[in-house]
Amino acid sequence: MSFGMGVVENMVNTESSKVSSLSKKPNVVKTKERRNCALCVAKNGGEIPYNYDGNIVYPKSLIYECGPLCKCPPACYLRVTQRGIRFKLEIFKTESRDWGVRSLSSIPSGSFICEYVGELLEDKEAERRTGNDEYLFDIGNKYDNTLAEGMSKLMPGLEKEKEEEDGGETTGFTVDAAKKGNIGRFINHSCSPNLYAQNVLYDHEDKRIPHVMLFAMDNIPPLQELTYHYNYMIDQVRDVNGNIKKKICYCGSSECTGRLY
Ligand SMILES: C[S@@+](CC[C@H](N)C(=O)[O-])C[C@H]1O[C@@H](n2cnc3c(N)ncnc32)[C@H](O)[C@@H]1O
Repeated sequence: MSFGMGVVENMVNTESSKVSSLSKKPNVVKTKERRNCALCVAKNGGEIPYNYDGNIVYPKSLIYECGPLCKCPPACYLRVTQRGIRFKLEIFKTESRDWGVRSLSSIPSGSFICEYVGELLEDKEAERRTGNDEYLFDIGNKYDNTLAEGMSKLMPGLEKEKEEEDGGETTGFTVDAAKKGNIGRFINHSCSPNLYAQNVLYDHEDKRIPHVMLFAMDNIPPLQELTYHYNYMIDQVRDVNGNIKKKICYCGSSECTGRLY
């Protein structure tokens, strides 16, 4: 399903015309509303990446949602992840991976699950936390390539987007959920995951520090563990002494590669 510019115009117009027919006077702000939403749609390549149920239909390297400067209502189709968690999620004890997360109800494919929340660190600081790296999530530009490649593997048919030049920008960022976080910190890795991580911007414009939003990539039945692919590179994770660290993967998938890193 495709959403063009016209759909957004209609969507905002529908809201505006209701108000307009009640107030019976021109509304300058409404024109601005339309323009703002159209700008947000343009930033997404002219499409709304979500359907009317708020499920993602166009995974992208980066999704722009409407933000605080847009005058559209909270129900705008370009405000999904910022509305927060919709499903009743449960933290449960797994057999071999300590705590994990599952949903009490079924989840339709493309649904937003939760954000990976934590302390925002520059990579240099994250590297200093080498001995305590269980909850680190590498984000931003450096992550985009891996994300896009991962998504195209997981979602055949997804067009790889043209990467934007970032003018040699090298600062990378990491989210550390070790001390501060939400339920996202308990979601385990699987080699056959049912979630994937999507970069989203809505409350600022800095592409180096997008929100990391987890979405369902399948219809997920109730009580099935929620997992995403951590995308570690094998033999690239090192301890404080520079030695290669190895961690066995216990995801239990028939496609398991045997190691997390
Ligand atoms: C972000 S935490 C996930 C939640 C964690 N299970 C807990 O109880 O807090 C990541 C850590 O969970 C464990 N883990 C996650 N997925 C795993 C897997 N497939 N196999 C083995 N350990 C896993 C590893 O220790 C990993 O460093």
